[in-house]
Amino acid sequence: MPMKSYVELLKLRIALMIALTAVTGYGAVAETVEPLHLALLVVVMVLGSGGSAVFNHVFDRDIDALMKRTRNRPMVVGTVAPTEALMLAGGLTMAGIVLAVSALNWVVAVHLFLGVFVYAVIYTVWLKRRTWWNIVFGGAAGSFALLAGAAVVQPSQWALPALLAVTLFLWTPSHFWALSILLVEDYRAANVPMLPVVVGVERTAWCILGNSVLLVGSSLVPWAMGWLGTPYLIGAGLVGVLLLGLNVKLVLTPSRYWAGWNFAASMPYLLGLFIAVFADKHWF
Ligand code: HEM
Ligand SMILES: CC(C)=CCC/C(C)=C/CC/C(C)=C/COP(=O)(O)OP(=O)(O)O
Repeated sequence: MPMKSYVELLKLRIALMIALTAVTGYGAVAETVEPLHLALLVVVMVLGSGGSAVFNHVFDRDIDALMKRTRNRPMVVGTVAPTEALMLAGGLTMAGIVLAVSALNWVVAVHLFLGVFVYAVIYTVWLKRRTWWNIVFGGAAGSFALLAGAAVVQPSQWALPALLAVTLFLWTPSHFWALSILLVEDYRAANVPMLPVVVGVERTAWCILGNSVLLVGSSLVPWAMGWLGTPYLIGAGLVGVLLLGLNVKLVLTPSRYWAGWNFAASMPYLLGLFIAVFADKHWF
């Protein structure tokens, strides 16, 4: 299989963001940073995320063939045989879980497995083709990535990671619904009930804004609880205002242009939040 196909099948850019999410969970509870633990955590998360992404490619190859964005993917064009891809998915996932248990701890392995299960089974197999709630619950996969990172340090220290996991859960709809506006015709053609296919673009824009109000509100709870300080409040508040501002623009002008900006901004928002956590815990 060509290397390009591996990168595409593993959705490596997303896997690296998932790993960064786990690193943030680690940074939220670690008093001192252990580079070896961080390296192992990144490897474990890329293996698990990649394994679930490969499974997603195999399972979704029928609908991917119907969408412009995905119809040239390896599983659609036949670069890779489904059995070969499924073996890769299983091998990557098992490698991630075994490494997590042997080099880190079993709680990390459980969160990794749950993240893989939520994405590959709950989202991909069960919800994605059935309901617009698909990505609301599918987003829990990313929350488990953050909890896995925190568990590397101290599995019993779960309060702050749990709050941040809720924020990540609330981040996913704002992240993906903006993209789904751009891709609404693709999803309509593939008969995938993403929110804008079901309720239209304007109502989706309002849903993004409403969800982002909850998202930004939840991001401020760690400060309100006194578990993170002013540096975090400033960072989370700043990226929150920027995201909400873009959400309002999308409500006022529900266009592909503003949907694109909202989707593009969802990653820097999350990155900004992660930096605010690290800055508060380790740099001030
Ligand atoms: C089930 C929940 C999620 C859904 C349905 C979703 C959906 C998507 C889709 C369809 C794309 C475009 C992929 C492409 O065409 O390349 C995307 C891109 C992206 N997603 Fe999400 N996402 C979800 C959760 C997450 C999470 C939890 C993270 C990280 C914490 C994340 C990070 C990213 C990144 C970094 C990109 C851009 C990568 C690229 O351009 O290939 N996503 N997302
Ligand atoms: C702890 C752990 C390993 C968690 C895994 C988290 C994970 C891999 C989340 C992936 C989210 C994502 C990009 C979904 C898109 O699927 P899609 O089928 O809607 O996207 P597509 O149409 O581009 O294939």
